[in-house]
Amino acid sequence: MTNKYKDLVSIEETRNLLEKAQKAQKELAQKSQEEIDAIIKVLAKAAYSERERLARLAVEETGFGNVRDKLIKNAFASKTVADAMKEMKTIDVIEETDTVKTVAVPKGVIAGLVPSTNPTSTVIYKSLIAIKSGNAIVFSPHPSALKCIIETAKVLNDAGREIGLPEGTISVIENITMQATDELMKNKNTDLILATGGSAMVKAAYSSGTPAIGVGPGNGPAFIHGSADIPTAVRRIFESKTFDNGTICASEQSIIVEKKNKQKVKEEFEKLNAYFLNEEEAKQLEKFLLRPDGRMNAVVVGKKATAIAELAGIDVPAKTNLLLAEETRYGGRVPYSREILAPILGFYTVDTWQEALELSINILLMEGAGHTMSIHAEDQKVLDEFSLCAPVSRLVVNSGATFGGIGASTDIFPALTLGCGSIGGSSTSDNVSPLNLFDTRLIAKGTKELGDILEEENLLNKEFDDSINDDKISKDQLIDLLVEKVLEKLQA
Ligand SMILES: CC(=O)SCCNC(=O)CCNC(=O)[C@H](O)C(C)(C)COP(=O)(O)OP(=O)(O)OC[C@H]1O[C@@H](n2cnc3c(N)ncnc32)[C@H](O)[C@@H]1OP(=O)(O)O
Repeated sequence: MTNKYKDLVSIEETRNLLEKAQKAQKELAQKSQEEIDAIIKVLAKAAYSERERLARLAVEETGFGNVRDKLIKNAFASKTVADAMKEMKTIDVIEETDTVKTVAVPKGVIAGLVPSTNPTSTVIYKSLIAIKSGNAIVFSPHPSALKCIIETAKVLNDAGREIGLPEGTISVIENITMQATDELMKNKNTDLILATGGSAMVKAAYSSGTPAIGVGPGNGPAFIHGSADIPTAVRRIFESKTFDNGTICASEQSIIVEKKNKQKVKEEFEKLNAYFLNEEEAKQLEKFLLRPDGRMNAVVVGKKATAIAELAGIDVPAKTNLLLAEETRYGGRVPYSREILAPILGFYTVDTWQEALELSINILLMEGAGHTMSIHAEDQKVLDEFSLCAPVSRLVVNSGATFGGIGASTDIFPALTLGCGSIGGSSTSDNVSPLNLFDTRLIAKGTKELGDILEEENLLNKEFDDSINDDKISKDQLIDLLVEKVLEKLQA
């Protein structure tokens, strides 16, 4: 098929799927909360029972991660997500007081962009949260995970058919091209884009003119403070960073330790078969981490540590399962400070925890702002300072960032799409849940006449006006303040 013809076919397919999805959504919107919940239960059960087969397909097709952990991700995306949504009210009237009734209004048709790193689990998770709020979803699959994504949607659709899920509620663009994804994002039948993937894709989603929830790059730092139980902290980071060979974007990319604890931390990592690269080896590996255009390199993503070492021509013991490189710098051209999604960690040493905080902020502002970082500490003052200053939407405390960020080891919503807030270029900082996938219609009864409002609220009261004026700062003060802010920005 010529490229041009392929593009046309894929655009046509996308338009058809969107039309079907729109019809299906209208039918779905007629269902009650009980009926929707029954559908979710059946879909989650079907995906859960196929968790291993789907995990195998994903690993075989993408070459990323490993079957055991992809199986766990599928179980998490089905069972854990369904359990967490069980009590959520998402259909029709979801709240009611004497004067205000809140009605949930589904977004409609959602465009789901799926990354190659978590393909099957993302399809399960996005389908469940979309349907829980009465939406249909059309998936744009990453081309290198096409088959396993189609198969996951088939498992869900086969199960859904048995319980009255309207045909077309879940679909996948099978002839995927960039033009099809573009069409999906811009088509008038798409009501919301749920974009998980690379920053270019997320940017394209936000520029499409359709409302979007996008997730930018992650892989933040982990700080181990002296007040932490160091062996436990190291074990947690190790388990988190090696899970599915590092493919979860909430996982750590660097560790920061104080000089006085460095030796102890290194020893604990070595006990777990982590390998510290020497300077020469670190430089050798560095060449494989980023592509010439500065994006992360798929050749190392989700691979085993030994395979990565072999690729870079580095001799490591056969049982090695994590590679660490000492680093002092950070920046776009410093691979160990960048998002890599592999069992590789940068290792930074600082003198004080205040320096660790400053370094964490700098790394995150360079890449990963608004995503996730972790801290291992018992000292409340240190925890408080990080809570107030770290530019992240999730600060995971005394837990691996992977499991903490996605809500597996913490009490936040279990999600595989993690909002990064304004600082990360996202429209939400939430762990995306069904609550992000409906609008609300407020049915509000009038309770006051204009006369009552003026009287009760004192809106014409002179004294009140004066008090506002008192608070005002002068024009000169305002200019001084602005100049100060601009200078601060320029110095930074
Ligand atoms: C909670 C979480 O853990 S979510 C984690 C999500 N994060 C990520 O996926 C990180 C960002 N991803 C990436 O950087 C890359 O996808 C990698 C490194 C993982 C894999 O890289 P690669 O396999 O080389 O694939 P890459 O993403 O570059 O895409 C390959 C091609 O498919 C295209 N493509 C990707 N997604 C789509 C899509 N949805 N529709 C159509 N085309 C697509 C790309 O445009 C690219 O085309 P090109 O070769 O013409 O430029």
